[in-house]
Amino acid sequence: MSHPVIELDQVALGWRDRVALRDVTGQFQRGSLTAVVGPNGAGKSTLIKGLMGTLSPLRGQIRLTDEARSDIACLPQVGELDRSFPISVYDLVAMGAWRRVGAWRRFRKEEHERVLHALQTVGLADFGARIIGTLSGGQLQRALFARLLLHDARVLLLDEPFAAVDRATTDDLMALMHTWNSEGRTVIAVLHDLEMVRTAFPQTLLLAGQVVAWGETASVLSPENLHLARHLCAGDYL
Ligand SMILES: Nc1ncnc2c1ncn2[C@@H]1O[C@H](COP(=O)(O)OP(=O)(O)OP(=O)(O)O)[C@@H](O)[C@H]1O
Repeated sequence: MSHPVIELDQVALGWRDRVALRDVTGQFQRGSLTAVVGPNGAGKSTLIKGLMGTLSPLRGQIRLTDEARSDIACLPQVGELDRSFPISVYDLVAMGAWRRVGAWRRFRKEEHERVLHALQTVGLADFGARIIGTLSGGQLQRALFARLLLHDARVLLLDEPFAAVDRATTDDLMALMHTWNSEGRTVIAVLHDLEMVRTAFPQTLLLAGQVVAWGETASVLSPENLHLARHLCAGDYL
């Protein structure tokens, strides 16, 4: 049975009059684990921004169920963060609790314990007082995962969660992502490592300025589809 949490109907996304992604139609099912892949400039981050609602469609419609609309969280690309902002790792992670705590209410003991637990889960138990600008790329990525743990959202969007992260950290964070999925959460992750996608992601959406293929990973990542995606992104596909 089909239980879509997000539906796209002929969606075009872009900036001003420039279309980055066009004619996207399809559904993300509740509890699914989907990789979004494609060459550089294919529109993967653009799609994530559209799903988060930070970018409005130029055309078409993105429909989220009430559950998804009120309970969605995103792990942004590390490059989009201002690492010079003088905030501690503890505070970065605690920001994940914002929805429950609100801006001005006191941070209760129970939320404090959640932050400590999240830091421990991602292997940063001793890093709470560190300023984020002093973290390595992999440590910062772990801190962002800890913030997602605090969010406790039903729909999770992750934009290149393993960029510049070593094997051990990737394995730890991948395990966390699988735990979220086994809890029935919907996980959508932008990835570049196709071997990882083949082994760990049942569903894949292959983009190249448009949808090349969307469905079971094994059939989506066929040599023909990958060739077509490269071809579309190499030319002027707009
Ligand atoms: N803020 C912006 N303003 C104008 N154009 C943008 C903006 N952000 C992205 N683009 C353009 O939209 C297109 C898609 O970019 P996007 O970042 O979604 O690609 P991507 O698939 O995530 O690529 P990568 O693998 O390199 O991260 C590109 O041509 C890019 O130059």
